Amino acid sequence: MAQEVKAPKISGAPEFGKWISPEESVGQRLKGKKILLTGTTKGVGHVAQELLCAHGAFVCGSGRTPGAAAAYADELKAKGYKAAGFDCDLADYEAVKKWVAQCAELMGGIDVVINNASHPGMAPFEAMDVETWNYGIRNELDLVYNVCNCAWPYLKEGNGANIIITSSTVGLQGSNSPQACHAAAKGACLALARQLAAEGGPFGIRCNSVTPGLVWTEAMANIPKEMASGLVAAQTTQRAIDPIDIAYAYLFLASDEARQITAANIPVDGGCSGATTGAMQGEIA
Ligand SMILES: NC(=O)C1=CN([C@@H]2O[C@H](COP(=O)(O)OP(=O)(O)OC[C@H]3O[C@@H](n4cnc5c(N)ncnc54)[C@H](O)[C@@H]3O)[C@@H](O)[C@H]2O)C=CC1
Ligand SMILES: C[C@H](CCC(=O)O)[C@H]1CC[C@H]2[C@@H]3[C@H](O)C[C@@H]4CC(=O)CC[C@]4(C)[C@H]3C[C@H](O)[C@]12C
Repeated sequence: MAQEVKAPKISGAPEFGKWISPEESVGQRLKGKKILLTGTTKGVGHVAQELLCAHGAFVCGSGRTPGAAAAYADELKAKGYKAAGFDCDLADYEAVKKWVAQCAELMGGIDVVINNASHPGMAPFEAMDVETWNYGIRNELDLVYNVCNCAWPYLKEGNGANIIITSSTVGLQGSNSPQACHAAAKGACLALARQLAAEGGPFGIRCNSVTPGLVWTEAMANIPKEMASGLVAAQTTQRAIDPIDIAYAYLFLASDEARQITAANIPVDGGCSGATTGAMQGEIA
């Protein structure tokens, strides 16, 4: 429950309102929040749905594998959480419109939208055909537009409304592995997040992005072992990133704790986009 501000009153300062005491916030950081979370059938979205539910939110998920998102939501409901899951191809605007309306009706509105789902079109640039390019843009960028655009009218009515868009370190900097379409789509996601923050401000809608580095999900099976160990070595933390590490960033940004954070990006990449390791490590004599 919200309590009065305990900080000393500064003469002339505005009324800052309520805060939640640390004791009361345990397991309740998203109490009463109605959240749309895309891509809950595996990877980051899977663990994120449980984490957000455990902190008091009602979380509606989605997936492409028939029945998978609903089956997982049933597991969460059996634990006493408020959850639902639906099949929806997020690259299809009309399908998204129905999914968003269905979730809004079930939850009684939408406060938070977390764009987690995506699937890249990968090829070296020289071999990048139009089909692969279009697939990547549809499933990494268009789906974010679809979900945000359909949810916008509900967010305008939301409580502490905000959007999170999942990008990637490759949206910030070029990579020596071939992924031009993935980079272009994830870079556009960052620009879109800042723009939605600007346009959403007057309606009380925040928007932020998250840039994960290499996260230990099933996608790992698609990259060579040496590349994976090289990427971990490039992190100042020198430790593999767990899907829950990305989910914790979603938890914070979605909560009212982040109420003054908008148009921001949180890298969850073990430091690889901000600091140099590898050959630069060691002491200067
Ligand atoms: N795994 C990694 O190393 C990294 C992941 N990311 C980003 O983090 C987010 C989560 O990644 P992962 O958990 O690894 O992904 P994942 O591949 O394990 O899971 C993706 C989820 O998105 C859903 N999905 C994809 N396209 C869809 C569509 N058109 N319609 C409906 N659902 C669709 C899938 O069904 C699945 O539930 C993604 O945005 C990804 O680009 C960013 C950097 C690194
Ligand atoms: C290989 C994965 C795609 C699997 C699939 O086609 O189903 C990639 C999905 C996410 C990629 C990683 C992410 O974008 C962050 C880094 C960006 C880079 O600069 C290169 C390394 C990444 C860890 C990148 C590696 C792979 O391309 C993915 C795991």
